[in-house]
Amino acid sequence: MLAYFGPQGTFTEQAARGFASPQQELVPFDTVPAALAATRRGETQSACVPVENSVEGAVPATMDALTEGEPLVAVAEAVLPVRFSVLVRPGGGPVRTVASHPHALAQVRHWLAEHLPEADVVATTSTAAAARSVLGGEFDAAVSAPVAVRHYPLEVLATDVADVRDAKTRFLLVRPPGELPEPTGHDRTSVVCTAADKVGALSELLAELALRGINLTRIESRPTKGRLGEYRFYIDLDGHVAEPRVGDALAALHRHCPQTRFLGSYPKAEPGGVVAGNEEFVAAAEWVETVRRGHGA
Ligand SMILES: O=C(O)C(=O)C[C@]1(C(=O)O)C=C[C@@H](O)C=C1
Repeated sequence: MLAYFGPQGTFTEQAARGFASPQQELVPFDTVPAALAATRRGETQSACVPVENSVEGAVPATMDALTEGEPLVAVAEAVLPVRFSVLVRPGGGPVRTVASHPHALAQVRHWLAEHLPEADVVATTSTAAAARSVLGGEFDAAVSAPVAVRHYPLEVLATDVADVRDAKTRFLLVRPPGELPEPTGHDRTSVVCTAADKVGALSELLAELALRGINLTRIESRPTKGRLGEYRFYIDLDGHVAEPRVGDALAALHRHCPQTRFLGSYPKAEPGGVVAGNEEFVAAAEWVETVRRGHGA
Protein backbone atom coordinates (compact mmCIF):
# COMPACT_ATOMS: atom_id res chain seq x y z
CA MET A 1 0.00 0.00 0.00
CA LEU A 2 1.12 3.54 -0.71
CA ALA A 3 -0.06 6.43 1.51
CA TYR A 4 -0.51 9.85 -0.05
CA PHE A 5 -1.49 13.34 0.99
CA GLY A 6 -5.16 13.34 0.00
CA PRO A 7 -8.09 13.18 -0.09
CA GLN A 8 -8.65 11.83 -3.61
CA GLY A 9 -8.04 14.38 -6.33
CA THR A 10 -4.90 16.12 -4.97
CA PHE A 11 -1.83 16.82 -7.06
CA THR A 12 -0.07 14.46 -4.67
CA GLU A 13 -2.39 11.64 -5.74
CA GLN A 14 -1.30 12.20 -9.34
CA ALA A 15 2.35 11.97 -8.29
CA ALA A 16 1.58 8.85 -6.20
CA ARG A 17 -0.04 7.16 -9.24
CA GLY A 18 3.21 7.68 -11.11
CA PHE A 19 5.16 5.95 -8.32
CA ALA A 20 2.75 3.06 -7.64
CA SER A 21 3.16 -0.39 -9.13
CA PRO A 22 0.07 -1.63 -11.05
CA GLN A 23 -1.32 -3.72 -8.16
CA GLN A 24 -0.42 -1.31 -5.38
CA GLU A 25 -3.32 0.16 -3.41
CA LEU A 26 -3.24 3.94 -2.83
CA VAL A 27 -4.51 5.17 0.53
CA PRO A 28 -5.35 8.87 1.05
CA PHE A 29 -4.63 10.74 4.29
CA ASP A 30 -5.88 14.24 5.01
CA THR A 31 -2.49 15.57 6.18
CA VAL A 32 1.17 15.01 5.34
CA PRO A 33 2.05 13.91 8.93
CA ALA A 34 -0.80 11.37 8.85
CA ALA A 35 0.46 9.84 5.56
CA LEU A 36 4.00 9.63 6.97
CA ALA A 37 2.78 8.22 10.29
CA ALA A 38 0.99 5.36 8.48
CA THR A 39 4.28 4.46 6.80
CA ARG A 40 6.19 4.71 10.09
CA ARG A 41 3.68 2.33 11.68
CA GLY A 42 4.18 -0.09 8.79
CA GLU A 43 0.56 0.18 7.62
CA THR A 44 1.75 1.28 4.20
CA GLN A 45 5.06 0.48 2.49
CA SER A 46 5.67 4.05 1.41
CA ALA A 47 4.20 7.56 1.33
CA CYS A 48 4.03 10.24 -1.34
CA VAL A 49 4.22 13.85 -0.11
CA PRO A 50 4.81 17.29 -1.70
CA VAL A 51 8.15 18.85 -0.81
CA GLU A 52 8.59 22.09 -2.77
CA ASN A 53 6.86 24.30 -5.30
CA SER A 54 8.64 26.50 -7.83
CA VAL A 55 6.51 29.54 -6.88
CA GLU A 56 5.77 29.20 -3.18
CA GLY A 57 8.83 27.26 -2.04
CA ALA A 58 9.08 24.53 0.55
CA VAL A 59 6.16 22.68 2.10
CA PRO A 60 6.89 23.19 5.82
CA ALA A 61 4.55 20.38 6.92
CA THR A 62 6.64 17.89 4.96
CA MET A 63 9.98 19.24 6.17
CA ASP A 64 8.92 19.11 9.81
CA ALA A 65 7.29 15.71 9.55
CA LEU A 66 10.38 14.18 7.90
CA THR A 67 12.62 15.47 10.68
CA GLU A 68 10.48 14.62 13.67
CA GLY A 69 9.73 10.98 14.51
CA GLU A 70 11.27 7.79 13.18
CA PRO A 71 13.52 8.27 10.14
CA LEU A 72 12.09 7.90 6.65
CA VAL A 73 14.15 8.15 3.48
CA ALA A 74 13.21 9.31 0.01
CA VAL A 75 13.69 6.70 -2.73
CA ALA A 76 12.20 8.62 -5.67
CA GLU A 77 11.03 12.07 -6.69
CA ALA A 78 8.53 13.37 -9.22
CA VAL A 79 8.00 16.85 -10.61
CA LEU A 80 4.52 17.77 -11.86
CA PRO A 81 3.35 20.89 -13.70
CA VAL A 82 0.83 22.78 -11.57
CA ARG A 83 -2.20 24.51 -13.10
CA PHE A 84 -5.50 24.83 -11.35
CA SER A 85 -9.20 24.57 -12.05
CA VAL A 86 -11.71 26.65 -10.11
CA LEU A 87 -14.65 24.43 -9.16
CA VAL A 88 -18.13 25.45 -8.03
CA ARG A 89 -21.41 23.65 -7.25
CA PRO A 90 -23.52 23.16 -10.38
CA GLY A 91 -26.07 25.96 -10.50
CA GLY A 92 -24.50 27.53 -7.40
CA GLY A 93 -24.97 31.24 -6.74
CA PRO A 94 -22.37 34.00 -6.40
CA VAL A 95 -18.89 33.07 -5.19
CA ARG A 96 -18.47 34.62 -1.72
CA THR A 97 -15.82 32.21 -0.46
CA VAL A 98 -12.99 30.49 -2.29
CA ALA A 99 -10.94 27.77 -0.62
CA SER A 100 -7.72 25.87 -1.24
CA HIS A 101 -4.37 24.74 0.12
CA PRO A 102 -2.21 27.78 1.06
CA HIS A 103 0.36 26.84 -1.62
CA ALA A 104 -2.35 26.77 -4.27
CA LEU A 105 -3.84 30.10 -3.10
CA ALA A 106 -0.40 31.70 -3.31
CA GLN A 107 -0.12 30.55 -6.93
CA VAL A 108 -3.43 32.12 -8.03
CA ARG A 109 -3.40 35.33 -5.96
CA HIS A 110 -3.51 37.64 -9.00
CA TRP A 111 -6.16 35.58 -10.75
CA LEU A 112 -8.39 35.74 -7.66
CA ALA A 113 -7.86 39.49 -7.29
CA GLU A 114 -8.89 39.97 -10.91
CA HIS A 115 -11.75 37.47 -11.24
CA LEU A 116 -13.18 37.02 -7.74
CA PRO A 117 -12.16 40.24 -5.93
CA GLU A 118 -15.10 40.14 -3.50
CA ALA A 119 -14.58 36.53 -2.38
CA ASP A 120 -13.14 35.68 1.03
CA VAL A 121 -10.13 33.40 0.66
CA VAL A 122 -10.03 30.41 3.03
CA ALA A 123 -7.18 27.93 3.59
CA THR A 124 -7.97 24.20 3.60
CA THR A 125 -5.73 21.19 4.24
CA SER A 126 -5.41 20.44 0.51
CA THR A 127 -6.80 21.45 -2.88
CA ALA A 128 -9.03 18.34 -2.93
CA ALA A 129 -10.27 19.01 0.63
CA ALA A 130 -11.43 22.39 -0.71
CA ALA A 131 -13.38 20.68 -3.52
CA ARG A 132 -14.92 18.28 -0.99
CA SER A 133 -15.97 21.25 1.18
CA VAL A 134 -17.52 23.05 -1.81
CA LEU A 135 -19.54 19.92 -2.54
CA GLY A 136 -20.62 19.86 1.11
CA GLY A 137 -21.78 23.50 0.85
CA GLU A 138 -19.15 24.92 3.22
CA PHE A 139 -17.46 27.15 0.61
CA ASP A 140 -18.55 28.42 -2.81
CA ALA A 141 -15.45 27.73 -4.92
CA ALA A 142 -12.32 25.56 -4.74
CA VAL A 143 -8.95 26.07 -6.40
CA SER A 144 -8.16 22.47 -7.23
CA ALA A 145 -6.14 20.14 -9.38
CA PRO A 146 -7.91 19.65 -12.74
CA VAL A 147 -8.36 15.92 -11.88
CA ALA A 148 -10.50 16.81 -8.83
CA VAL A 149 -13.69 17.05 -10.97
CA ARG A 150 -13.42 13.30 -11.56
CA HIS A 151 -13.95 12.73 -7.85
CA TYR A 152 -16.28 15.57 -6.89
CA PRO A 153 -19.31 16.33 -9.12
CA LEU A 154 -18.63 20.06 -9.44
CA GLU A 155 -18.70 22.50 -12.32
CA VAL A 156 -15.55 24.03 -13.79
CA LEU A 157 -15.76 27.84 -13.50
CA ALA A 158 -12.26 28.36 -14.91
CA THR A 159 -9.43 26.15 -16.00
CA ASP A 160 -5.71 26.54 -16.65
CA VAL A 161 -5.49 29.06 -13.80
CA ALA A 162 -1.97 30.01 -12.67
CA ASP A 163 -0.31 33.36 -12.02
CA VAL A 164 3.03 31.90 -13.06
CA ARG A 165 3.18 29.77 -16.18
CA ASP A 166 5.18 26.54 -15.90
CA ALA A 167 4.88 26.34 -12.11
CA LYS A 168 5.95 22.93 -10.80
CA THR A 169 5.75 20.98 -7.58
CA ARG A 170 8.24 18.33 -6.50
CA PHE A 171 7.05 15.23 -4.64
CA LEU A 172 8.96 12.56 -2.75
CA LEU A 173 8.26 8.87 -2.29
CA VAL A 174 9.54 7.98 1.18
CA ARG A 175 9.77 4.73 3.11
CA PRO A 176 11.51 3.40 6.24
CA PRO A 177 15.30 3.06 5.89
CA GLY A 178 16.30 0.00 3.88
CA GLU A 179 18.12 -0.70 0.68
CA LEU A 180 18.97 2.52 -1.15
CA PRO A 181 18.18 3.07 -4.83
CA GLU A 182 21.19 2.28 -7.05
CA PRO A 183 23.17 5.34 -8.17
CA THR A 184 22.22 6.39 -11.69
CA GLY A 185 24.81 9.15 -12.22
CA HIS A 186 21.96 11.65 -12.05
CA ASP A 187 20.91 11.60 -8.40
CA ARG A 188 19.99 13.92 -5.60
CA THR A 189 20.82 13.52 -1.91
CA SER A 190 18.81 15.16 0.87
CA VAL A 191 19.98 15.73 4.45
CA VAL A 192 18.94 17.87 7.37
CA CYS A 193 21.52 19.30 9.79
CA THR A 194 20.97 21.14 13.05
CA ALA A 195 23.75 23.70 13.00
CA ALA A 196 25.49 24.86 16.15
CA ASP A 197 24.80 28.46 17.23
CA LYS A 198 28.30 29.79 16.47
CA VAL A 199 30.06 32.07 14.05
CA GLY A 200 30.45 30.54 10.60
CA ALA A 201 28.41 27.40 11.36
CA LEU A 202 26.51 27.48 8.06
CA SER A 203 29.49 28.49 5.95
CA GLU A 204 31.42 25.53 7.41
CA LEU A 205 28.74 23.17 6.15
CA LEU A 206 28.61 24.76 2.71
CA ALA A 207 32.41 24.78 2.44
CA GLU A 208 32.42 20.99 2.92
CA LEU A 209 30.31 20.69 -0.23
CA ALA A 210 32.14 23.33 -2.25
CA LEU A 211 35.57 21.83 -1.47
CA ARG A 212 34.45 18.51 -2.91
CA GLY A 213 32.91 20.09 -6.03
CA ILE A 214 29.39 19.15 -4.92
CA ASN A 215 26.56 21.25 -6.30
CA LEU A 216 24.00 22.45 -3.75
CA THR A 217 20.52 22.41 -5.31
CA ARG A 218 18.49 23.69 -2.35
CA ILE A 219 18.94 24.95 1.16
CA GLU A 220 16.07 25.83 3.50
CA SER A 221 16.03 26.63 7.16
CA ARG A 222 13.35 25.78 9.71
CA PRO A 223 13.41 26.53 13.43
CA THR A 224 14.17 23.53 15.64
CA LYS A 225 11.16 24.61 17.76
CA GLY A 226 13.54 24.51 20.73
CA ARG A 227 15.58 27.63 21.44
CA LEU A 228 14.80 30.87 19.60
CA GLY A 229 17.41 31.34 16.89
CA GLU A 230 18.28 27.63 16.60
CA TYR A 231 17.73 26.32 13.06
CA ARG A 232 17.80 23.17 11.01
CA PHE A 233 19.16 23.36 7.48
CA TYR A 234 17.60 21.20 4.80
CA ILE A 235 20.17 20.56 2.13
CA ASP A 236 19.67 18.98 -1.29
CA LEU A 237 22.78 18.27 -3.32
CA ASP A 238 23.70 16.67 -6.61
CA GLY A 239 25.05 13.12 -6.26
CA HIS A 240 24.44 9.82 -4.44
CA VAL A 241 25.73 8.80 -1.01
CA ALA A 242 27.39 5.80 -2.70
CA GLU A 243 29.73 8.22 -4.50
CA PRO A 244 32.94 8.62 -2.47
CA ARG A 245 32.91 12.42 -2.43
CA VAL A 246 29.25 12.61 -1.41
CA GLY A 247 29.78 10.03 1.33
CA ASP A 248 32.84 11.97 2.44
CA ALA A 249 30.88 15.25 2.48
CA LEU A 250 28.06 13.69 4.51
CA ALA A 251 30.62 12.39 7.01
CA ALA A 252 31.98 15.96 7.28
CA LEU A 253 28.47 17.37 7.81
CA HIS A 254 27.96 14.77 10.53
CA ARG A 255 31.22 15.84 12.20
CA HIS A 256 29.94 19.44 12.31
CA CYS A 257 26.36 18.48 13.23
CA PRO A 258 26.08 15.14 15.04
CA GLN A 259 22.30 15.35 14.61
CA THR A 260 22.52 15.20 10.81
CA ARG A 261 19.70 13.09 9.40
CA PHE A 262 19.99 11.40 6.01
CA LEU A 263 16.79 11.91 4.00
CA GLY A 264 17.72 9.83 0.97
CA SER A 265 19.67 9.50 -2.30
CA TYR A 266 17.38 9.03 -5.29
CA PRO A 267 17.30 9.62 -9.05
CA LYS A 268 16.47 13.17 -10.09
CA ALA A 269 13.18 13.60 -11.91
CA GLU A 270 14.43 16.27 -14.28
CA PRO A 271 17.62 16.67 -16.27
CA GLY A 272 20.12 19.32 -15.26
CA GLY A 273 22.38 19.99 -12.32
CA VAL A 274 26.10 19.73 -11.92
CA VAL A 275 27.36 16.20 -11.48
CA ALA A 276 30.89 16.57 -12.83
CA GLY A 277 34.07 15.74 -10.98
CA ASN A 278 33.34 12.38 -9.40
CA GLU A 279 35.94 10.59 -11.52
CA GLU A 280 38.70 12.85 -10.19
CA PHE A 281 37.52 12.17 -6.65
CA VAL A 282 37.57 8.40 -7.21
CA ALA A 283 40.98 8.56 -8.90
CA ALA A 284 42.40 10.63 -6.02
CA ALA A 285 41.02 8.18 -3.43
CA GLU A 286 42.59 5.28 -5.35
CA TRP A 287 45.91 7.13 -5.45
CA VAL A 288 45.82 7.56 -1.64
CA GLU A 289 45.16 3.80 -1.34
CA THR A 290 48.25 3.03 -3.43
CA VAL A 291 50.28 5.39 -1.24
CA ARG A 292 48.97 3.67 1.89
CA ARG A 293 49.95 0.29 0.51
CA GLY A 294 53.42 1.63 -0.23
CA HIS A 295 52.98 1.32 -4.02
CA GLY A 296 52.62 4.97 -4.93
CA ALA A 297 53.97 8.39 -4.18
O1 LIG B 1 -3.36 20.06 -2.21
C1 LIG B 1 -2.86 19.41 -3.12
O2 LIG B 1 -3.45 19.06 -4.15
C2 LIG B 1 -1.46 18.99 -2.97
O3 LIG B 1 -1.08 17.96 -3.50
C3 LIG B 1 -0.52 19.89 -2.21
C4 LIG B 1 0.14 20.98 -3.04
C5 LIG B 1 1.36 21.60 -2.25
O4 LIG B 1 1.64 21.20 -1.12
O5 LIG B 1 2.02 22.47 -2.82
C6 LIG B 1 0.71 20.37 -4.25
C7 LIG B 1 0.80 21.05 -5.40
C8 LIG B 1 0.30 22.42 -5.56
O6 LIG B 1 1.44 23.27 -5.55
C9 LIG B 1 -0.63 22.82 -4.46
C10 LIG B 1 -0.76 22.07 -3.34
